[in-house]
Amino acid sequence: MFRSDLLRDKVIVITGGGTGLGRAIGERYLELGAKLAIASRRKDVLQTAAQEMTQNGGEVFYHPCDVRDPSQVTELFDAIYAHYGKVDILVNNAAGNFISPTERLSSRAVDSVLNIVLHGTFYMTLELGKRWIEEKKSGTMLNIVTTYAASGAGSGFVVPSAAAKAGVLTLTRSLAVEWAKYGIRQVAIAPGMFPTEGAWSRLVPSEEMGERLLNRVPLHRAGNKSELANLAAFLVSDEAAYINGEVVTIDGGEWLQGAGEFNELADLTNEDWDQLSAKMRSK
Ligand SMILES: CCCCCCC/C=C/C(=O)SCCNC(=O)CCNC(=O)[C@H](O)C(C)(C)COP(=O)(O)OP(=O)(O)OC[C@H]1O[C@@H](n2cnc3c(N)ncnc32)[C@H](O)[C@@H]1OP(=O)(O)O
Ligand SMILES: NC(=O)C1=CN([C@@H]2O[C@H](COP(=O)(O)OP(=O)(O)OC[C@H]3O[C@@H](n4cnc5c(N)ncnc54)[C@H](OP(=O)(O)O)[C@@H]3O)[C@@H](O)[C@H]2O)C=CC1
Repeated sequence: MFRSDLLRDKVIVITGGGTGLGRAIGERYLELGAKLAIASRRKDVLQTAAQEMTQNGGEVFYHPCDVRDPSQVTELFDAIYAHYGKVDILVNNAAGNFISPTERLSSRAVDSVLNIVLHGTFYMTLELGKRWIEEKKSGTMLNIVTTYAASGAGSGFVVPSAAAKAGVLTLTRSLAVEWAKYGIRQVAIAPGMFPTEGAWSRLVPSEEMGERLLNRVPLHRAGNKSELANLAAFLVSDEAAYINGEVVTIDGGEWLQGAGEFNELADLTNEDWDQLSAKMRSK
């Protein structure tokens, strides 16, 4: 699909790059010639991922970091600069989320999600942005948000995530304008359903719920990680150099399904339509 050197020698930092979608994006970047730095809280997860991801070659540097802590974020970039000497691209992928009626949340539960998603993304962005501006270096930042942020609708039962991801999207758009003069580009992806252990264990706790969610997708399937990874490769590449401040939704049409007043009529059979049509015409 892409030139095999699309990301050659680009140093790309991915938060949450040891699991799920972050790992899938990283694996694609490696195939396209990038050098990776992955960061998250669990060192053992990062170490195993780095080993497995480099089985066919390539370089993956890993460094534990809790993005909620600005001093750990500074240490992370110090370590990456010491290792690679530069960063070209940042993927803010780390997140926290779980379903719950909002009235059951404690303030610590709210903070746990807001601090990872909104504060963590902001700290990563700010630390690297300052470095790039000081170095007079251009670069690209990709933020992974959600369809309920991109649509502007938000979502019940994941309200801290909805509020935080909306903030991340606003960060993306605001800095796309403010930092364009420094050659810093901002883009975002809003994924729909992409089954991962991290997301499914916290958001889709039963098979029945999974079925129900899948039925909402007009394409009647979940996304493949490779589909998301290819989009993430294009958006950070020089081929997308004129895309700035945009969010690309990749969800099989799911959010539109909920938005169109009559879309649920897709459930009607031909026989249902025959009856309805006859009834309407008889009036
Ligand atoms: C379904 C199809 C897809 C639709 C789109 C979905 C869009 C978004 C998807 C995602 O973001 S998927 C990413 C999912 N991955 C993760 O969340 C990974 C990281 N998550 C975590 O580490 C935890 O889940 C965490 C709770 C977010 C943070 O962990 P931490 O160790 O910092 O916190 P804890 O000390 O465990 O808990 C803090 C606080 O929160 C309360 N809490 C935890 N879980 C729940 C829960 N399920 N319900 C209610 N409250 C919860 C916990 O009790 C603590 O509060 P206090 O008891 O101390 O008051
Ligand atoms: N899967 C899906 O269907 C969808 C996913 N998304 C988004 O995609 C992204 C990836 O999600 P997914 O792969 O499914 O889930 P995962 O749970 O696999 O990914 C979350 C990652 O974030 C890391 N992380 C969590 N907290 C912190 C922290 N405080 N500091 C650093 N790293 C942290 C975790 O690692 P560790 O625990 O080691 O810190 C983990 O690697 C997220 O932004 C999510 O919101 C959006 C829409 C749908």
